[in-house]
Amino acid sequence: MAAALDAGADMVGLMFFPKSPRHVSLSQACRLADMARGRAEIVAVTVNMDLDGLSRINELVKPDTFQFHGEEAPEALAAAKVMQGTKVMKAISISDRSDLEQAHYYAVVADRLLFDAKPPKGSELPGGNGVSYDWTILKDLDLKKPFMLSGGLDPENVAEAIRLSGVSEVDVSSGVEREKGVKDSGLIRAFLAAAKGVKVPG
Ligand SMILES: O=C(O)c1ccccc1NCC(=O)[C@H](O)[C@H](O)COP(=O)(O)O
Repeated sequence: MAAALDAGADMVGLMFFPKSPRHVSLSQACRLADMARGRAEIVAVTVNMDLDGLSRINELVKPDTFQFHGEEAPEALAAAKVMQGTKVMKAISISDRSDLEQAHYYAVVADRLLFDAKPPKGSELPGGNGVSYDWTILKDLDLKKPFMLSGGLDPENVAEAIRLSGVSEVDVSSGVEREKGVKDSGLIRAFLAAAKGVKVPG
């Protein structure tokens, strides 16, 4: 967290999915959120979580945004937005251009979308798998809402991903880890330097 904040991350994510190697307890999340508050947008990442679970995170951790990384319907995002009073972001799994169609439904209610790579067959994780897709399919996408690119990004390829997709926001997890679930400060700094160094066309 300190490395991400010091290197100028605009958003930081806290993982609330027990099967993930990045899962944090509520007390760890509170401590990390307190470090980030006022310096970066705090994003609570959830997967098909019920309203009670969201409320508990909201009361204790006070995230700015909930990221929905499961099969949540647009109506579930709308309910969370009203009941929690936070921003909502929907992750959409992408393997090819046809997967972009659902984005238009979510864009009505979501404050932001995240186009993440579809997980490999058999993966227990809907995100954080370090796999990517054809970044060029995001070029010229017009949603009237901000959107981010993720999936298999790292300090070496992020500049190319930004150039090819034309996006101005990116998200990373395993590409800044020295081993699964263990973040590396040097890789975080390198990623942010590479991402922030690119001039986005248009
Ligand atoms: O990272 C996880 O373990 C995870 C588990 C369950 C749902 C979402 C998860 N990650 C969410 C993210 O937004 C990741 O940053 C995104 O999938 C990119 O991951 P990576 O390809 O490893 O950079």
